[in-house]
Amino acid sequence: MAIPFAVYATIIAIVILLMLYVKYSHSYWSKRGVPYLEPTSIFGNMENPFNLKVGHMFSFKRCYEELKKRKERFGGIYFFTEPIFMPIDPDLIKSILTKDFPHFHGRGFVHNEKHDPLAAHLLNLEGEKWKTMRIKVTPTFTSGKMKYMFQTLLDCGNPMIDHVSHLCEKEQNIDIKEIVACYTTDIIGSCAFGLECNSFKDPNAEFRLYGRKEKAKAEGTEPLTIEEIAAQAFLFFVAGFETSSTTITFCLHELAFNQDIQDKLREEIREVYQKHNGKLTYDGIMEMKYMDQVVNETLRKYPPLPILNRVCSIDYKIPDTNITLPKGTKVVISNLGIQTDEEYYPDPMTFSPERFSEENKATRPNYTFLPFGEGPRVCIGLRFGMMQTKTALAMLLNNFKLTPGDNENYNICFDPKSFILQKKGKVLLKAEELCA
Ligand code: HEM
Repeated sequence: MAIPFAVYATIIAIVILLMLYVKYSHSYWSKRGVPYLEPTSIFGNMENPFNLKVGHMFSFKRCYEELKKRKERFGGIYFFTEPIFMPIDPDLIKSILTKDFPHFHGRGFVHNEKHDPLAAHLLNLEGEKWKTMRIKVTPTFTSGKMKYMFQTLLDCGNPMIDHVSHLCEKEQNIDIKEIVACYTTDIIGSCAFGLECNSFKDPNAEFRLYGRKEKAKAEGTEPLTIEEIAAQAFLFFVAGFETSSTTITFCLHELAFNQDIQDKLREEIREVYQKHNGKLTYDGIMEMKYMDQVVNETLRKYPPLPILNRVCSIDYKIPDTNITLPKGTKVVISNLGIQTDEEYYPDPMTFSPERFSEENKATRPNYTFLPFGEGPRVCIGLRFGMMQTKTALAMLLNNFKLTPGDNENYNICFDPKSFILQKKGKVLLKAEELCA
């Protein structure tokens, strides 16, 4: 049967309207006199979402590099048809994240509290609601509470050591990514939900299965309601589990390929164990200076959240310009771009913890190391994330020498679909048990 002319005409009209809409949307920055990157397709400056090769996080990094090459302080880009403002200059980044925070207190993540009460968590909330919740949740992460939770970290670390020890006997490649995910799942389960999850004894434990499923999708004194508690605990599970587990995994990957750094770190760990009567303590972890450098270098090269998001909530005049960003403008800061910028980190793909010695840190401008964000919305779990990462590394390296697994490549192929930076597939290492 012949297709009527009217159907053809409608299809052609829709395509033309769509093209006009894209063209109109992509003229946003030029109309405002903002330096911008020419969109390369209907997907703006992003990759074709139906054929992702490196992922959007690397598209943002590329935009950062392009604007930097042009010596711009900032620039406009397009996420599909949506205009995005990208600051490049660290002073402007500081203004957005900290100095002029009242203009940028939200992230612009759309959520519907009524239909999805679990979405009413810190990451999504804005304005007064966010401020109130932040004040209520902050006391969870004091150093006193941190010390109290430290025993849980050890309790969850011991089954991990037993498990790796068992695999060592069989001399097989071990999937460190899965092992570390079990460790962080058990910690979040214990600390946020008061549950003993047993991911090592039972790899199909409900909590671990839930973690895998998550991965697949991607007023002051008033007490918290049960819905609010549930939403924050849910966020801690999502934000705290994947970010820390990916950090530990990348760090072990680098240490397996950099035996000199691994040995130096083990030496420090063992000295501190000895000083504290052969035990791993909270104070001992805090004393490990080289450990701090190694973890920071990991977070530099592999920031688990490779971009920071903000939305402009009050019109904002960009300092030292006549340009005003209207309310509603989305802002993306590419911390992956900044942290691999040659100007701040020469030879950026080399893993070198020396970059984080006190002397070297002092040579860099502020706001060029942002793995936890900055300003009033900085990661609330920063200390907890660092603590669980360092505890796992200290326990593993005190007991095992780690080397790359069979056919494991140094250069990592990242999962292009994940908004958290992580390796596609397994991370295989070999472990050899060491004498105490
Ligand atoms: C290595 C581990 C971690 C990394 C790299 C990390 C990174 C980040 C980053 C980049 C942000 C956004 C900051 C910004 O927009 O300026 C953030 C926010 C947040 N993180 Fe983390 N995070 C880690 C661990 C954790 C843990 C363990 C928890 C909780 C148990 C946690 C809870 C949160 C929460 C609640 C927010 C939202 C804060 C707010 O909007 O007020 N994070 N994190």
